Amino acid sequence: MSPENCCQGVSVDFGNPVPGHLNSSGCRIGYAKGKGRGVYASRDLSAQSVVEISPVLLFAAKEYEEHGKHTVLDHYTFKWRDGRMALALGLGSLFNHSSAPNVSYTIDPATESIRYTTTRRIREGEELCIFYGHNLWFDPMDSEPVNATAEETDDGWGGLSQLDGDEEAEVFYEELKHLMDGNPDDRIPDEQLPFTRIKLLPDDEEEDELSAVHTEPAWAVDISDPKQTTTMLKWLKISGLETSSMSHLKRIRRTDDKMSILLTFASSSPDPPALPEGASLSAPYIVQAPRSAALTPLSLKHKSTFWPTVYAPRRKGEPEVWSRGKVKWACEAMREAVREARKASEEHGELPIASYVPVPYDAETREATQMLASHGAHDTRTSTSHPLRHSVLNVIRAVASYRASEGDSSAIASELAPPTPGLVDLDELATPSSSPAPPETRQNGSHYLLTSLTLFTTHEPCIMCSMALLHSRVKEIVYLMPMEKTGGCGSVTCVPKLEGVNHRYGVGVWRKGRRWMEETGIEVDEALDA
Ligand SMILES: C[S@@+](CC[C@H](N)C(=O)[O-])C[C@H]1O[C@@H](n2cnc3c(N)ncnc32)[C@H](O)[C@@H]1O
Repeated sequence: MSPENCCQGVSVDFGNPVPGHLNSSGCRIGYAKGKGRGVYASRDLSAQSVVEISPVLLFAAKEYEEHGKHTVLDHYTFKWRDGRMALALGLGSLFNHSSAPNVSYTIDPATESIRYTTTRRIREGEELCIFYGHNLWFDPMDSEPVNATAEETDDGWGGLSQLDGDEEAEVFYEELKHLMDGNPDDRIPDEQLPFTRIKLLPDDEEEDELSAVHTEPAWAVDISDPKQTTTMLKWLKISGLETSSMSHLKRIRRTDDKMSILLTFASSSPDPPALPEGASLSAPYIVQAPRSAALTPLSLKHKSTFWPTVYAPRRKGEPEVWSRGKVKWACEAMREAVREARKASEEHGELPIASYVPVPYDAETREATQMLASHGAHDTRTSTSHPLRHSVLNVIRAVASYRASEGDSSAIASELAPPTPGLVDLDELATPSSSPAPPETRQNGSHYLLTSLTLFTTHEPCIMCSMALLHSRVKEIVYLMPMEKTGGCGSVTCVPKLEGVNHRYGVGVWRKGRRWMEETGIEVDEALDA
């Protein structure tokens, strides 16, 4: 009898009776050959579906040691966080083990329960398995593949709906072929790029508004004797008051009746700065100084009414022109990120989120960065039980280690090692996709940042990762899927656009990202921090 045969009260598989189950989230109990009972999908389930919340029964460690351990319970119990032993009620105890699980679980001590969530799309009839760990007390058997039914083989769509995720990813890649085929030096207009760019700086018109001038308090001092100006400027250079954040401001302000010198921003020196001994100067006072250079002549006029400002007509962050060759490079990099995300979920039971930093497209950047190997990393929160192992942080760490190392691959591996040995496969955490460069071409420890590099990622980074990207000094990122409830690069907020940040990185959003994501089965719960 096939596993599909299931009546209302009792289902019978391979001759063994198993109880029916009223679980409305798409699970049924079935008989898993060689494993006893197991949990099966009673319909197609999408990735990130919560399929079961099981309350647990807790046993004191002593009680378990003396009694439970010597009974059949020993096949079902596991260690709770506080040292007690737990038995999952409901379906929880019936999930069998797989080394490539399709369900992950989280323990909720507050409600003494366990929540089971699918890590990828699951077809009707497929067994739902969790990962028990590396020390098994039985000889594990792998899940049997789901057989295609007659209807599945002819879907009326030329088989398109039956493509597995890899093939579907290829279909989307193929759709981009028209952009990639041709002279690699052709210039591709912005509106034809496979992604749209988020505007980080205000429009020229906005910049021209007086009300758009952002200022912050700064210390200034009046100079009564113009002869003191040169001495004061020399002193300022060695005083430690000058910072790079003042580079868009002139030091001296001349008005009809006096001359003043800008000392420093009040954020760097909350108290009035000490002045050189013997100088006959008045006490420092606060002025409002513009936060950025003037981009237009009108804005120069507005900003200079506060404090003389530098005119920088070439807009910082002005989008660069992309060639056809570079577009192909981006499509390939995004395809790698998608592949890594699918691998994460299908082979490792992790969330299907991944990031990829390719070798730079142009020769000058490759030369300058000595970044000669691409790096990919997926989310490893599940296997490490570590809340910060997001794919973006993992890949930043991988690239930083690569660039900081002196060609010693073991240094990279040890930097990436999780706190508890054995929890993460290092090869999976960060996989250089091309063979390591010879030692003489590897970086020398000074370039551990992601300066000048582009990072491709499947999901919009959360606010924490968006901030980490800022610290990493990455040049730009491109993501497939906006995360409307959690994203820090355009959805909830846009970290590189915030006032006062000391680095801005470009942000691109893939035009057909959502479709690509859904078809390849790497969508995640919209409330998740990616
Ligand atoms: C928590 S129970 C799972 C439900 C169990 N199959 C049942 O019928 O009650 C754990 C037991 O299931 C069996 N089991 C789980 N995963 C297995 C696998 N991959 N291969 C073989 N046996 C498995 C082992 O006997 C193990 O002790």
